[in-house]
Amino acid sequence: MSYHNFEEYNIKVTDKIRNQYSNIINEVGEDAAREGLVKTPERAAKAMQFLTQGYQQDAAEILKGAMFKENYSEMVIVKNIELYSLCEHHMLPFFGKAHIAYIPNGHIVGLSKLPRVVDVFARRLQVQERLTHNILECINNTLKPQGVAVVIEASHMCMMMRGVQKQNSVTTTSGFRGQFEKIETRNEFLKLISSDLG
Ligand SMILES: Nc1nc2c(ncn2[C@@H]2O[C@H](COP(=O)(O)OP(=O)(O)OP(=O)(O)O)[C@@H](O)[C@H]2O)c(=O)[nH]1
Ligand SMILES: [Zn+2]
Repeated sequence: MSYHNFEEYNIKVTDKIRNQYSNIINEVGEDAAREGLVKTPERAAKAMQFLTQGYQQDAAEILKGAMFKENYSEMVIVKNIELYSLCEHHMLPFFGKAHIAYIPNGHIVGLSKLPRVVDVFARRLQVQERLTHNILECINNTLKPQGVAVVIEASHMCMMMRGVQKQNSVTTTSGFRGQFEKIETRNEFLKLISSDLG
């Protein structure tokens, strides 16, 4: 299931979350009944369901849906995949880019499925480290490639808007399996994702 428009939202769940948002709005000193805010709890309820829809989705099934037999065994890289997630500590966004590479082992995967896998795991309450591993393990266990690599670079709103209030820090996480555990292969990947031609 994925949410494309508001009609697809579960009415019971939306109602429950809407009531909670109404309470939050009143508790922070606003008036949830004032004109500009009347529809806000419902919008926020739907936005929250959109941002956490990954719990209803199966990333392995998405990959399995587009695996093709092919003897190509060079590195395949999809880089600069934009991602938006919610940190599980503050439920504030963290956002940035994912870079994914794999070396096929008899099967290639439809390219669009890699960003789809990123979205399935990003649309949950996450820490950047687990998000990185979720993507890595899903590709490794489903596609069973000769190797897989995932790098995520992200900025965390909980470190920008509040707390330590650092606007320019970027957190990088990475994971490597199979051939990418070898330093030359890993370095080739890291070089390609940092070049404009990669
Ligand atoms: N490792 C990791 N930490 C994260 C991530 N997102 C947020 N955090 C951190 O989670 C930590 C929670 O620490 P706490 O001390 O319990 O929370 P806090 O008092 O709000 O901390 P401050 O953010 O330092 O004000 C903070 O250091 C956040 O920066 C993430 O994806 N990975
Ligand atoms: Zn946070």
